[in-house]
Amino acid sequence: MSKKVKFIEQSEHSECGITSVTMILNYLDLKVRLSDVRDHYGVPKGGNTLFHLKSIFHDFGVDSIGAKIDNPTSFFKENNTPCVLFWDFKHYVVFEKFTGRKFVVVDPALGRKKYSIEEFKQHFSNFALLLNGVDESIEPPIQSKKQKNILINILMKEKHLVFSVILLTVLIQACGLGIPIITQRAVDNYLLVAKDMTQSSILIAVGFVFISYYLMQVGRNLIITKFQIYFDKNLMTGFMKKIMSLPLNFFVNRSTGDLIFRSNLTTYIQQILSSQLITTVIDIVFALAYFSLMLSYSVELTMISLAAIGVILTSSLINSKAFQAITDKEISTYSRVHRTLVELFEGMETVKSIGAEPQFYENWEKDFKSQLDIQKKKSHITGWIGNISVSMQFVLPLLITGLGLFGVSKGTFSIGELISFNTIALSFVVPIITIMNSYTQLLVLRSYFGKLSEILEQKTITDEEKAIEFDEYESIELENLNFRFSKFEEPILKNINLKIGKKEKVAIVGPSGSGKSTLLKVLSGLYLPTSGNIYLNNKSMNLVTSKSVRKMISVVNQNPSIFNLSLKDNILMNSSNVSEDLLTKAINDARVDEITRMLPMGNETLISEGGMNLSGGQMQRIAIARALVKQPKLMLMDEPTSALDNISENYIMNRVKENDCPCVIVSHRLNTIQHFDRIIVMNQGQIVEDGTHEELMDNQGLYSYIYSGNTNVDEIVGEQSAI
Ligand SMILES: Nc1ncnc2c1ncn2[C@@H]1O[C@H](COP(=O)(O)OP(=O)(O)OP(=O)(O)O)[C@@H](O)[C@H]1O
Repeated sequence: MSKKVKFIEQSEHSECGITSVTMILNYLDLKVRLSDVRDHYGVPKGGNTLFHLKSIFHDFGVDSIGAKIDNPTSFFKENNTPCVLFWDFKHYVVFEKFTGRKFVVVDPALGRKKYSIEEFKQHFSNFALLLNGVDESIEPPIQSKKQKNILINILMKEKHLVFSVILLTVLIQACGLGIPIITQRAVDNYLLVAKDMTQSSILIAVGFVFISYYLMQVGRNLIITKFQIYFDKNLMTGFMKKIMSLPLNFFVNRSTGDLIFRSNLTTYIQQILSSQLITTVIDIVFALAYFSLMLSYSVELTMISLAAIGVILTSSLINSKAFQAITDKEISTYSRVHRTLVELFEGMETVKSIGAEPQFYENWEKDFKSQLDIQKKKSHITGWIGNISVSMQFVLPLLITGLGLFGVSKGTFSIGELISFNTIALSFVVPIITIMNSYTQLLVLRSYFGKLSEILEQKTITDEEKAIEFDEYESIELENLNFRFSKFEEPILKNINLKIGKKEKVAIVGPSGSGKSTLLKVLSGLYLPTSGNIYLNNKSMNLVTSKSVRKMISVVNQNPSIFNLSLKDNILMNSSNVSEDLLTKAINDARVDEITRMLPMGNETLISEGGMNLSGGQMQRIAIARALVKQPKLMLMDEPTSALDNISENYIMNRVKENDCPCVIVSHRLNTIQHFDRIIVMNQGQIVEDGTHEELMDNQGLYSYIYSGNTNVDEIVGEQSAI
């Protein structure tokens, strides 16, 4: 059987290229994880070109060549080995093989798919990246560490729970083992039983067995529930802690739907684990015990039973494999449906205003249909394959009794032994089926866990690894700083050198897309620089605890989020011990008092989720009040007043200017920042001017050009280089 390309699902919209490359690298036994490739190379906003993919291959010592293929049928007949294909003029997939009638393609978005020659030709965009060979002497740029077994870690922390479940299950199973033996003894010695025991003593004995068995089952269920809650808490809290400690870079290109979907997987994992995994271990032991017992009764009948069990095993194995393949597909479709829904709900206003409902409906319907198809396929698999074992189990007693009667007539064994053998054989089948089911579930678990551990294993730097805390602000400095999202893209910030001292009021201006917001995010520590240094009070920012950074720096984002809390709580977020006077001052300085007066319950009024019951300008004012109330040592504001009227804007900006706190404001409204101590002009990721309004006007550079109302920035860009 030829080696298969293992499917890896892309997590972000534009990473089909690096996902395809990762699949091929793993196929070539250059084991590497997608998350590591993403961290190393980044994902450019428009995705990767074939040239990018070729250079990743090159780094790993894989020689590849781009080729135009006009006749795929004859080409792939000759070159039937995996390669990367350009697909639908916008996507990358992995070609696995050509069977002569079908093309097998592993699509990072959809999984393994077979296409007829016609279908393949419709999708294939005639360009491919073919592999020429691997130079094994080249050291791979990334060494993916072996996945830590997070599951085992969690299980080991609560050993006694796991042990109790195992013990009780063993006892319960032992009862199951004892009953057939007692039955056999009773049937074969029924005359003695009738003589020695009364009916009421039998009833008492049975009652005793009933109560013990019942209590053990209840105990086991209670412990399993405790274990489930413990496990869920551990996995989920681990997940949430990780999410909270991840840098902003992690979230920028990820879909909310996908993240929500992944967080929900913890529940499925917990269910599978607690219901299946522990009992599987015990089932294996008991299957062996039952098997030896069967052999001790009759080798012949055991062999007959084994033939039947062989059928059950084979069908279960096929069932498991088919199930796992379908589960991988199911996960990716569920996550896509989720993504579409979250995008729709989050962007409902835009969707409605541009009338994009049909497009969203169509996307949702497409994914939903494939979700239904998968469910249908799943029940077909269970129906056709899964029921073989059920039916075999059904006829097994008939088979054993029918053939066993010959043994009884020959005197090889007694009726009691036959009855007892029947019970044991049936008991033997139960753990065998559970083991097979668990195997299916474990394969599913692997798929689920893969999705989750991608997040759980992200590298984060916690405050424990940092030592410095500051109470006062001296300066913040960027030194030779570069920032980019992907190795294949031009840096978004290029060689930035900037120092902002005490009490300085600095404005950042420049054309759209010049990197102003990114610069602010780097200054605030939200984005980690690709290279270069950031110093806070002359100490590397890497050494300052994030708690201290957040306490010292207040940030007002371009699109601030308002949460489903009261107006007051929205302002006080993460600020403790705020006096009423301070709160009132922040509310007045940011002109939130005007909003308060309009609300039925004033500051205590509950704001709807996402600030739906507020205007854009009102949300900005709340965000400014939120920043002011913290009494920061440095304020970073990204177009904080873009949605405000001129009167409110002037009022708020004057309050900010009067405030002793140094601040950096990104603004497009040049008239409001004229009186700032410094104006920094950015263009194409570089600082091109730095000075006061008057100096910059005299300079006759980009600032004076924009200030004078010119719109064609390109005219002046060529003439001005970075400072
Ligand atoms: N998540 C991202 N992935 C890749 N590129 C990005 C991402 N976010 C922003 N960029 C790119 O970074 C560049 C700088 O963006 P930034 O938001 O910093 O510009 P800006 O000067 O603040 O623009 P504006 O004035 O329009 O707000 C832009 O070219 C933008 O396309």
